[in-house]
Amino acid sequence: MFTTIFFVIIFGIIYYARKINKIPKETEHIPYVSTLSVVWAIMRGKPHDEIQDLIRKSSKGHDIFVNKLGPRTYINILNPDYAKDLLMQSEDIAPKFTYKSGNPMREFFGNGMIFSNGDLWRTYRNLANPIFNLALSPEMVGETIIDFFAFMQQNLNRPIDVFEVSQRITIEVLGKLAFGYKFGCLESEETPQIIKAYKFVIANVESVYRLIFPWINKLPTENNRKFHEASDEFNEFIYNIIETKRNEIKNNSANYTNNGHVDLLTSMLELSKQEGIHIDTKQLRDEMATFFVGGHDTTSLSLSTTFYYLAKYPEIQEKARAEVISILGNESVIPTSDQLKEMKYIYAIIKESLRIIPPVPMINLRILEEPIKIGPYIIPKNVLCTVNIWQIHHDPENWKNPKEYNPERFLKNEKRNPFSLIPFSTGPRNCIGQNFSLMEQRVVLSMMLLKYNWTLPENSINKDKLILAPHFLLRPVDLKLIFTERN
Ligand code: HEM
Repeated sequence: MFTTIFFVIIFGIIYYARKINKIPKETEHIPYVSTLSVVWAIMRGKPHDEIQDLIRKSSKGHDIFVNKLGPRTYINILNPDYAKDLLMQSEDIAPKFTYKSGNPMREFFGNGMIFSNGDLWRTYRNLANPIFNLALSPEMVGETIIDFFAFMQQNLNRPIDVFEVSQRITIEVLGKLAFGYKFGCLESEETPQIIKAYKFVIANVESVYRLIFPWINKLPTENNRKFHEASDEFNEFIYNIIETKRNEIKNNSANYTNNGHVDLLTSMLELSKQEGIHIDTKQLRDEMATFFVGGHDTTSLSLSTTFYYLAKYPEIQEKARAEVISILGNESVIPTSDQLKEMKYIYAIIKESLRIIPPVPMINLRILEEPIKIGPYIIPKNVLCTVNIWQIHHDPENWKNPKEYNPERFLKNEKRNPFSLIPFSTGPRNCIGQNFSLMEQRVVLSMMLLKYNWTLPENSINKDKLILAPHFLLRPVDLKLIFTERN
């Protein structure tokens, strides 16, 4: 009896494993690649570049392949033309995949713009667009950097965590842009309580284990209790800001803090009022939570990448500083939009940082509503597709010595595929904050170059290469730099 039950269970498991691992007939014409070794490397916490090297090795030269994870079939795109074929599709044909309720991503971002689809997405993207279409003023970012200089007085001449301080800058800038709010990250060393709560929440939301096994979130553990408390605190903070803004609009006292421009939240509320669009408070919370993450965590990584490479290669730092001095002079000033446009080498540095370490290395999953053609392949309906931006940015066909940090490649008229550099994605679901982030990075970098020199400490664990933790959004591991004031 026992033996029979044992064999029935074993056969059941084998039958189920074969069934879920079977490649659907409609995708049999696309090369199949097993990514089990990649999943295993992610679960063991291997650095992100090693995971990407493993993806390249496992793909055996295929720039599009199918893989299976559980019952789902995935199409992975590693080639710029195929990326274009997917990303330029209309939003209705290749919408974003929606995570099930209970998944930490779904719980945190809700129906915010990054995961919503259809009319909901269109309505809120249109409401947010005007702020991002304005000529965004460098003044607002520059004022934050002046506050940052004061903060740095206590942090000079010793190793400091450059990602942590970059986050302080980008959180303050985002606060002004999104809500007209000052978090106080640059007022003292102590991290404001709301930012501590946010960091705890996001670390759990993007945990690989929680994404793969969402039931972990339901266990009655101490960590989960703290996670729910911190989420409530974060949500309450956002709801309070929404309430304040609604009242300001009702009383005609909207706070025009952003250099005469209104903040994103006020603008969305005012525009919806003018156009008679009902804005649901929960939906607004989801949008603001999305902007909070999208608006600062990505830019702080990109800034950290730039600080790192300029410390590693002092000759690039010197050349960049010389360009800034030739445009702004030697005194610490906030650059104007026209002066930013003149900074060609600074722009090349920022593009090279976004190429070598794209802060969003993989596009969020799309689920096809109808079959589409990607390169020579017909991809059937209901299949999940993703684009690997990192692989496209490291493709030797478009990038000579892709692992080498070389801003000069953007100053030569090298011919390359126009879709070979897509840190902000492309097509209808591209990054709404792209121009804002590029402006912000140019202001921060030019002002920092005028004020400081910076170097890598002798014993840095990042001496040879920048180590990145394998999260949903990339993060440097223990990246410390020493800043000294220029005379
Ligand atoms: C270096 C900085 C940034 C990078 C590399 C970046 C990258 C991206 C990428 C790749 C996407 C597409 C994601 C996907 O389809 O899966 C995206 C979307 C988005 N980003 Fe950014 N982003 C940056 C800065 C910002 C900023 C500053 C904001 C807002 C202030 C922002 C807000 C958003 C939003 C709301 C979306 C969703 C757009 C939609 O689906 O319509 N991002 N970003």
